[in-house]
Amino acid sequence: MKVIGLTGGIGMGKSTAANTFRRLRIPVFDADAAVHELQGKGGRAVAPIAAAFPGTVEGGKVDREALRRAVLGNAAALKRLERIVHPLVRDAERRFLAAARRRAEPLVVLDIPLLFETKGQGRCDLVVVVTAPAAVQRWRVLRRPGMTEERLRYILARQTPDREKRRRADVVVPTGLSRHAAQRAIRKLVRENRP
Ligand SMILES: CC(C)(COP(=O)(O)OP(=O)(O)OC[C@H]1O[C@@H](n2cnc3c(N)ncnc32)[C@H](O)[C@@H]1O)[C@@H](O)C(=O)NCCC(=O)NCCS
Ligand SMILES: Nc1ncnc2c1ncn2[C@@H]1O[C@H](COP(=O)(O)OP(=O)(O)OP(=O)(O)O)[C@@H](O)[C@H]1O
Repeated sequence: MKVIGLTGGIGMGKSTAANTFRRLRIPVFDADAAVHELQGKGGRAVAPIAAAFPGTVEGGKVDREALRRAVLGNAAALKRLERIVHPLVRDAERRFLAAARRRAEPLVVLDIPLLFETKGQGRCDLVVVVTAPAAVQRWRVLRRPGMTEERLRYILARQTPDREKRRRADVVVPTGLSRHAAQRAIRKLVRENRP
């Protein structure tokens, strides 16, 4: 089974690329969705987060807005949160890979925003980085409700820079040109890697 790692900075087009893979019937592990599940009702991260960040759990699930406020601008707090969440995401990823192997899937995708930051590239046979010019990225992200210049700056400062990601990629998929160009690049990739 071949494992493709899919990553890219905020707003670069990971989710859109992941959907293109899904349409080609490639199973995709979505690390962000895993975090949401872990922090949702009955999720395994709820109790440890309640203990580490008092006041951020409400009605049995994490209030992400409150948690964001608790870690925003506080590097030590963010580290503490990552030490709770990342091992649990890793666990969910392992289960996803095991299930895919049992089904004898030839190709799977791990959609992980922090792939390089968490040294996940070693678990992938091929790393795909989605990218767009910085101005396009800014425009896409600042359109989102609740996003501010300050939040964006803070997030970007915590992510491996785009040019470094591109340098470390096996395949770079540009998403700033057109949807069609990005989809074509992904279809080609699947053709070349699915037996
Ligand atoms: C801090 C939290 C509660 C904020 O939630 P919120 O819904 O407001 O934002 P969201 O998760 O959509 O993140 C917004 C952007 O910040 C980026 N981001 C989130 N966490 C991190 C991080 N630890 N380091 C760098 N960038 C991050 C995301 O990739 C995304 O582009 C949430 O991001 C969280 O629980 N983060 C810790 C877990 C983590 O590392 N997640 C990253 C993906 S595995
Ligand atoms: N190839 C493309 N061509 C044009 N627009 C695109 C393309 N890919 C993504 N977009 C647009 O860019 C925006 C961000 O895309 P997407 O949500 O896929 O990014 P993301 O990397 O998953 O973001 P985040 O890091 O915040 O989770 C969306 O509005 C999407 O419609």
